[in-house]
Amino acid sequence: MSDRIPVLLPYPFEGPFDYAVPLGAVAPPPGTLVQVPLGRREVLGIVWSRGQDSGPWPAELTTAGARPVSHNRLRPISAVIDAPPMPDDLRRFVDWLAAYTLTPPGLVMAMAMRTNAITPPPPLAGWALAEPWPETTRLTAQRARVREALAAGPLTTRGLAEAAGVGDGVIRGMGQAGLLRAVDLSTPAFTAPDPDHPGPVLSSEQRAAADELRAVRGFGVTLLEGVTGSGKTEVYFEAIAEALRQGRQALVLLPEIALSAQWLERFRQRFGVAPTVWHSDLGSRRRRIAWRAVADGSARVVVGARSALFLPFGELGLIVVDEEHETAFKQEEGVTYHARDMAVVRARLADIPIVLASATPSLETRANVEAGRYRHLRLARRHGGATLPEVAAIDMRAHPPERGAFLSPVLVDAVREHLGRGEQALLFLNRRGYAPLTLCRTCGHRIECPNCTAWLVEHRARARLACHHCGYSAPIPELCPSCGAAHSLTPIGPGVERITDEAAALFPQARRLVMASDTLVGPDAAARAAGAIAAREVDLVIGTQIVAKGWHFPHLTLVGVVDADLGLSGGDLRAAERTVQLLHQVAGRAGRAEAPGRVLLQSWMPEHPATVALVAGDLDGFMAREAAQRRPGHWPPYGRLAALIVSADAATDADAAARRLGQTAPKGDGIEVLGPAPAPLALLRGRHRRRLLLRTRRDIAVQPILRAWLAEAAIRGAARVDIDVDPVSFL
Ligand SMILES: Nc1ncnc2c1ncn2[C@@H]1O[C@H](COP(=O)(O)OP(=O)(O)OP(=O)(O)O)[C@@H](O)[C@H]1O
Ligand SMILES: [Zn+2]
Repeated sequence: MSDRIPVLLPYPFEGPFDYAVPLGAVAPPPGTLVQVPLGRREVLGIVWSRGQDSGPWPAELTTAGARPVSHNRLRPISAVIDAPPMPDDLRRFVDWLAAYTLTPPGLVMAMAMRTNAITPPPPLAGWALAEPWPETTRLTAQRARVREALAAGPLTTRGLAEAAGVGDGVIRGMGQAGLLRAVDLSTPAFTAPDPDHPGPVLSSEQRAAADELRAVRGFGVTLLEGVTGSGKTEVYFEAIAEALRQGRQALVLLPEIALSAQWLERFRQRFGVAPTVWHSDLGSRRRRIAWRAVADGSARVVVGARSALFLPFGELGLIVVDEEHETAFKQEEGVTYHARDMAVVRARLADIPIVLASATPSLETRANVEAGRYRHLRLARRHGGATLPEVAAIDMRAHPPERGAFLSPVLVDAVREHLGRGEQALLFLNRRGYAPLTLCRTCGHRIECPNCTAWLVEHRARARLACHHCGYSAPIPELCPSCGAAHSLTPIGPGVERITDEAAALFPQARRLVMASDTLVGPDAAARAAGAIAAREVDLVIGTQIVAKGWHFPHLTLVGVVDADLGLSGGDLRAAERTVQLLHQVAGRAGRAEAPGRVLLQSWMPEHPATVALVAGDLDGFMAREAAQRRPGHWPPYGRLAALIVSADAATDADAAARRLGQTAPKGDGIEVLGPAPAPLALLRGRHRRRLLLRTRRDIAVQPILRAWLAEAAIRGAARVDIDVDPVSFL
């Protein structure tokens, strides 16, 4: 009967459930939000469809549906909800992602449904920047902060006062001066970005790349590779402008939206208004407004974190993934998916172009270029005649730091020299806190997390030891917890906090700023820090990986990498690749304007190929060697990989389940199972973890194999198996 319709519910069922259309009613079309009975409850769901295009994947991977229910037991749909329907290509994307990641489709759909967006928000008074913004106006520091705070979109008076750190009077004053306009925040106040707003004039190299990007019609992936500071953003802005002229929407994915203040400002300069921002920390009101504006088409350009992939675009015409190599695009919790890869899928399902931008493209993307699947555009020069920084290694064996210190005299001299010239310097160490390990000098005890296989990290400013995996923290003990010795606990190794102390002693005159995710909490703090550096209110920046993120600081000329070896060891497949990418990105912060930049890498093993490649600026050569290492063993991207993480409260349960998976492991030509073995984090948040890896040849899909395997192993009870297709982290 045709009035039996599938409804997908936001729960971990295998597929949609069937419901009946009430007598005399018209069957709601696929995508409609409906309310249906489930057991004794009423729940919301979305009318789904069956037998959809499964892309290159076997049909059994699609959500074929739940067990059939005989027609006389079908329960009717309770109500049709008046809300924007879920577009067809988004529903197909949900199915595709669910099948690829082996996730129940309802859980993927839940990310797209956003039930909190269903009812329109009540009216609310707020402020937005005047448009057009009078560029000539000179602002007081307070007013400048207000402007910055509004760069991402309108705020209430209270929200604005908090974000900018000003009193209400400053805001009212700006309103009276015509710098701010009053808006109703309950209705989407999105002004369409103007593709023909006068933006920067592109160089001929940039222009050529932009022209090629603009010419792409229909599905097509382009890698936009450009050296750091080459103006990749300005180039893909032209592709966005083209999409806008075609009457389409555009989506830009950034790895960390909280660190994108400069990006937002540049968007505003190019298009005259701010884009619509989307990320998981948006307040519920902003989230609701943004979601509805995307659905009704008033939001034309969305910039967001990976979850923006699930927004209900009706007219999506372009996707850009900036810093495509970033591992932050991989969601590790809940539904595990790689937003870059899934963005390509979404673009294919919508038949639109997608741009992947990076100065350090991933091996995955490079392999796709080589295989002819992706186009490749290159920007070889920095914008405005700036040159690439000169990179050198400091051999720490020859130039060791003083006892108890971590900065080599060579680096110290360089910092002094650059600061002396009135330029800025950056000390980079990708480690938060004061010291990564606390050791007892009497008994050798190392203080570990009670819940994880990990050392506790000392955070001296907070006087605590903390676990960076589970969040456990405790005061720094007076006595060794193992032998009871007093004055025996010693911090081993540096974190940024310790480097900051060392720098304070060495360069007491320098105005210092620490940039780490736990010292700069939230987008406003990061934006203020970036503003302070750009305004030369800071001489020396000490930071973790957040300083590597696309910042443009024209007066920064020296980058000192405190530990270039960090990250190179360890069994991770991509350890070397990731380290080279990160350090190259950090190095790329130096010398982006007139004054030339210099990068010094402190290393105890400067002969390591990663360090050699960084010094030589030979990323291509390094990646070619990585490729040569991975190809023979069918490691990604030359083969497929899935991780199975078995976890249980009791080690014996985890072992039993892991053994069972080992016994039932699939066999066959081009199929290999590694493990079971204890996961590197054998204990995480109190759960014992074991790991197996399934590796197949590239032409063999892992999903059907995994399904059959899990069905046969039938792990139940105390142990849980989490599947991670295309794992990025090997912890
Ligand atoms: N044609 C142009 N006219 C004016 N300014 C430009 C132009 N192209 C680039 N810029 C400026 O140069 C700086 C570097 O550009 P951008 O940040 O896009 O480089 P990038 O390639 O993304 O670098 P990275 O990979 O290091 O993030 C920015 O401040 C940008 O506004
Ligand atoms: Zn822990």
